[in-house]
Amino acid sequence: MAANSEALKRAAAARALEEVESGMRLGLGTGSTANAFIELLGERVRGGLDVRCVPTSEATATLAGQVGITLATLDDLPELDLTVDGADEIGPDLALIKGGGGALLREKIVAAASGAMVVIADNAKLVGTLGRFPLPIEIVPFGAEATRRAVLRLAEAQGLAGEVRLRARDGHVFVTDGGHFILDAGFGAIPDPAALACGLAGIPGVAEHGLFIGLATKAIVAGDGGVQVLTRSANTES
Ligand SMILES: O=C(CO)[C@H](O)[C@H](O)COP(=O)(O)O
Repeated sequence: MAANSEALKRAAAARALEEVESGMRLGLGTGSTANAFIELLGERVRGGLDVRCVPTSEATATLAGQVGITLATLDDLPELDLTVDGADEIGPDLALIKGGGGALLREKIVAAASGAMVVIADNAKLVGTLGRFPLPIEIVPFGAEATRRAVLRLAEAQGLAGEVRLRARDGHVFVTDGGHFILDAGFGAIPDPAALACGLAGIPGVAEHGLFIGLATKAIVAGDGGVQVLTRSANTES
């Protein structure tokens, strides 16, 4: 099963490589599926493909450097042609939940600076309604508990319920590359992601949330039956 999942991630990553042209400025996502893309891209770069890439995390920067990809900062390249990234869930109209790997803030900044965002995933990530995966919310450490309670109040006001937990790893609070904490909000089904996104954006202390709405332009999803390419309907605002 796990081996199959790896093969599916690689199949989606390989199809995404077809979107890349020489001379492009690329955003590189974070996570195991993005890593599959980075490794394949590295092979092409070593073969002569000319791209300049902005990583969305320190982990991605390390891997990209190891496979020979030329890196730049978003300040060097403030406008990108294409970002390729994974997701934790892909819902209707390519609304996403991201941040399982804790890189959502940089991922969203990079995606928003890109002309296109291609999401790559295996088909286990496709959902009819977002929310099975706990929603990551990146928060400023100062006043973390007050921010957590504000998130709970917002959820209640929107008819959502569930635990909102401070993410920990190995007995320590998880700290993002930007020095923030992550709340994982297990609300279950999120019927109105746009309303929740809007509410979260209004809470002081929330640095960013993992709802990516109107950012992904295409999803490349691999399943046992092959690779499907989904595009966002034209009426979804970016
Ligand atoms: O949002 C992310 C990191 O912040 C990842 O894209 C997401 O967690 C998917 O990871 P994976 O490809 O390992 O399943």
